[in-house]
Amino acid sequence: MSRQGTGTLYIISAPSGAGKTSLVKALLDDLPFVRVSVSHTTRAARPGESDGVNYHFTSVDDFQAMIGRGEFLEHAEVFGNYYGTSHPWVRQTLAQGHDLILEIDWQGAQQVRRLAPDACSVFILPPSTAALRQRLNNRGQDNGDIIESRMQQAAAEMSHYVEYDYLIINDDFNLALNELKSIFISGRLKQSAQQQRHGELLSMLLQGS
Ligand SMILES: Nc1ncnc2c1ncn2[C@@H]1O[C@H](COP(=O)(O)OP(=O)(O)OP(=O)(O)O)[C@@H](O)[C@H]1O
Ligand SMILES: Nc1nc2c(ncn2[C@@H]2O[C@H](COP(=O)(O)O)[C@@H](O)[C@H]2O)c(=O)[nH]1
Repeated sequence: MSRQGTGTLYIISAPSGAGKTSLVKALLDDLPFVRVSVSHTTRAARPGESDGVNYHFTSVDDFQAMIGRGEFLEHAEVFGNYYGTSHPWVRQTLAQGHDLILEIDWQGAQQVRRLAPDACSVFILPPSTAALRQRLNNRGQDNGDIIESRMQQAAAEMSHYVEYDYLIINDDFNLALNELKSIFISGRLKQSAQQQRHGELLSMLLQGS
């Protein structure tokens, strides 16, 4: 499932505010072979967010209908709202040969791993809980109650870091970005090398026939 065509599926999780969206955005600017999935969510759009760009903003009824039709690769309730990843879109993007990032929580990550055990997963940690709180405050997009509830759930999210293939501490942004980039570049190189070997094997077999 994660290697249809030539694309590899990546899962990136982090407590809210650790910086995963900012890191992914910067990564996409630098690595043209990578795409990010736009999730469906029932949460209200924040100021500056647009439908189809940040999320597909969806009513609870429509979200439940999509679950009923089996349209999600994974879905979960996070901070009192539903979030989910479109299965057809993931399938199509991987089949086109793009590497694909799912920015999802630990519950979604567990569901994806069951379906796609060779997906590569990365967990992003903040340097401290104080820094996490500061980032949520500085982002200036959620009210005090929402920030408090996200801080309360940060420890539960972070307790799942051991389930991931890689761990990055996002203290210095550029350092964290370079670490993330090297995971994707290594993955791409490994994939090309494997394909080349398969190609070489195939020509050997064909020459022998
Ligand atoms: N290394 C860093 N140092 C300081 N601030 C950072 C760093 N990385 C990201 N930030 C800032 O922290 C805030 C939260 O980042 P971001 O929105 O990317 O987090 P997130 O993990 O995607 O959160 P959510 O899960 O809620 O979407 C943003 O204002 C971002 O600019
Ligand atoms: N299981 C899923 N979790 C998702 C998905 N999209 C986002 N998320 C998680 O939600 C939180 C909160 O996001 P926010 O935009 O409201 O700040 C985020 O930290 C992600 O972990 C998804 O499709 N599936």
